[in-house]
Amino acid sequence: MSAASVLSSVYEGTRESNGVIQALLTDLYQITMAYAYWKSGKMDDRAIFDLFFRRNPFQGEFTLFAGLEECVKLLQNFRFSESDISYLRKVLPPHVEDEFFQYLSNMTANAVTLSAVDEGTVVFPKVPMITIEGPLAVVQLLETPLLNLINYASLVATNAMRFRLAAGQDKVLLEFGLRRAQGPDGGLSASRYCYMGGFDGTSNVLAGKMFGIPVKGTHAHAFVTSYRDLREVKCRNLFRKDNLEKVDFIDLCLVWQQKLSSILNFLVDQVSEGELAAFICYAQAFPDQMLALIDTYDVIKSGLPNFCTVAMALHELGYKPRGIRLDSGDLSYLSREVRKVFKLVANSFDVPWFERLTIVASNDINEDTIHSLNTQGHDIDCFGIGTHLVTCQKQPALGCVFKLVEVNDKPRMKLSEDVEKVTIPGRKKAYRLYGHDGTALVDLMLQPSEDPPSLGQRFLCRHPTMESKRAYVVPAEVQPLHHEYWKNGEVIRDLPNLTELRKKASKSLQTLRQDHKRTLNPTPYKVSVSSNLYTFIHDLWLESTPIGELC
Ligand SMILES: Nc1ncnc2c1ncn2[C@@H]1O[C@H](COP(=O)(O)OP(=O)(O)OP(=O)(O)O)[C@@H](O)[C@H]1O
Ligand SMILES: O=P(O)(O)OC[C@H]1O[C@H](OP(=O)(O)OP(=O)(O)O)[C@H](O)[C@@H]1O
Ligand SMILES: O=C(O)c1cccnc1
Ligand SMILES: [Mg+2]
Repeated sequence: MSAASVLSSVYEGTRESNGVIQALLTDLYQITMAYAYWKSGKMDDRAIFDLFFRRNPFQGEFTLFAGLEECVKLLQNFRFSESDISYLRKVLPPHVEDEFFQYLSNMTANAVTLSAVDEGTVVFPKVPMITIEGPLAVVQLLETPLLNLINYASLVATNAMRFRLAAGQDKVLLEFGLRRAQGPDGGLSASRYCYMGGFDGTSNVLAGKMFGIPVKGTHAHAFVTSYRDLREVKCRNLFRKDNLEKVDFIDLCLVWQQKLSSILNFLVDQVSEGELAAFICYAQAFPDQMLALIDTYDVIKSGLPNFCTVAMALHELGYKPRGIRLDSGDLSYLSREVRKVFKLVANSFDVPWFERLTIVASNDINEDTIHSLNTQGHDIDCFGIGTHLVTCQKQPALGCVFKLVEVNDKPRMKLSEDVEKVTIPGRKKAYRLYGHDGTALVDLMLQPSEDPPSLGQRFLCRHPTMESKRAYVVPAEVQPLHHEYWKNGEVIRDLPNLTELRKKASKSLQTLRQDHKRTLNPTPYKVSVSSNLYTFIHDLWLESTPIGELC
């Protein structure tokens, strides 16, 4: 079944950017630091910062890199406007010198170079997703907006990818999260990056318009409960699809209700008349896209019989209904019961397509629910998922950081008691090494002067901090991970559109071994450094660590 079989429309959207993304979307301390850099004459020191995370989210072993296009656009539009400057004059203490505001008002990101992993690539801890080089004060100011743009985008895209892995390729996944998202902007980002992560559509109409995501939907319980009986169906008619003959659709439905009651074994006086009225009105409005929410009163005794009644009446007039949505109860059991009834109708009236009508399920579904439904067995074709997907309830933040690794060609290192938090100093090159079957074996960071591993040759890959952990790798393919996207004030590499990114993400995930992707205790993917880089890190580590004294 295809994504198009749920009520939908597709709009070829433009690639609009988010107006909130601007220079002032930063923490105050970036601006105070910029002033102090400026005062001490350090503002133009050549700095390199790495943006990376330390641990994959959701107890998984992979992360989907998302949000890069917005980062590049931030650099493109990076300016402090006159009104920004007047605001900053009010916020900063009065002694802040006028020339600093002059400096800010002339600031651009034209002297900044941004290199990054391609958006839509699966990435791993410690390997920089983005490396930014440029005047210290400018790059410092970029820390907060860049982290803001990457953290949630990559988190929610990864979450979506995990739902896709759980559901399987043959299910339709719809994002229904706008009402539960973290504000309007969170809702838009969720729709955009869930699509990148493998969802098929969104209920969010503005996201559809802005990003070209297919918009899809069914109807709510309110639509059903708003009708009490058939007298509320103001117009009784529907036109036959082929010859436009006017037919009393209510009468036709009541005929089908009688026919079906003995076959499906339901009592005509037990079904909700209001629900039948609602389905009839929805069918009149969308005769070829009828998808009914059937759990308002009782799925088996009322919702399902009412749906079949209206669906068969539609069929008699030449239309083809779409299916049903379940939004409560045991989704495994109910979906199988619904499918059985669809099969019975299909066989009884020789309408084979009836058996394959779409069953949509929603209601607080999370990744574990889908795994559990898979184990129990179910007949769901499409999952509508909101809260758990967009709020990333299982883990609400990714924890990307932005760390200074070099100033004026001198490496910098942030030490920590926690070995995981020690940064990898200096400019680095990164490669992904692949095996003969196309699976990714290891990510490898090297010093800039080093040659990458040669194809078919053994290369020693070392754990960045643990001495005993190392392995020889013989790569069948060596892929550079970083590319320059922004240099000398220009975008210098193509930014693929959302549909291309979605395909890229799916392909990138396919290069990962199955055991890295499993839900329970996945095998960590190896991230390593060359021997040279290992020695460099550890020498600098020793050099930077004060020697204690015991008295
Ligand atoms: N077969 C199943 N296995 C595991 N989880 C399920 C199964 N069926 C439904 N669920 C999940 O169980 C939870 C049931 O939630 P809840 O008790 O709030 O719903 P409900 O009582 O069915 O619906 P409502 O209160 O809206 O009438 C939901 O999170 C749903 O996704
Ligand atoms: O459950 P989610 O994954 O967030 O998916 C979105 C939910 O939003 C809708 O109803 P809503 O929850 O607003 O009301 P209801 O629970 O009373 O149906 C819909 O029926 C889903 O249940
Ligand atoms: O279209 C739907 O069925 C829908 C949309 C948003 C939230 N819940 C359901
Ligand atoms: Mg709900």
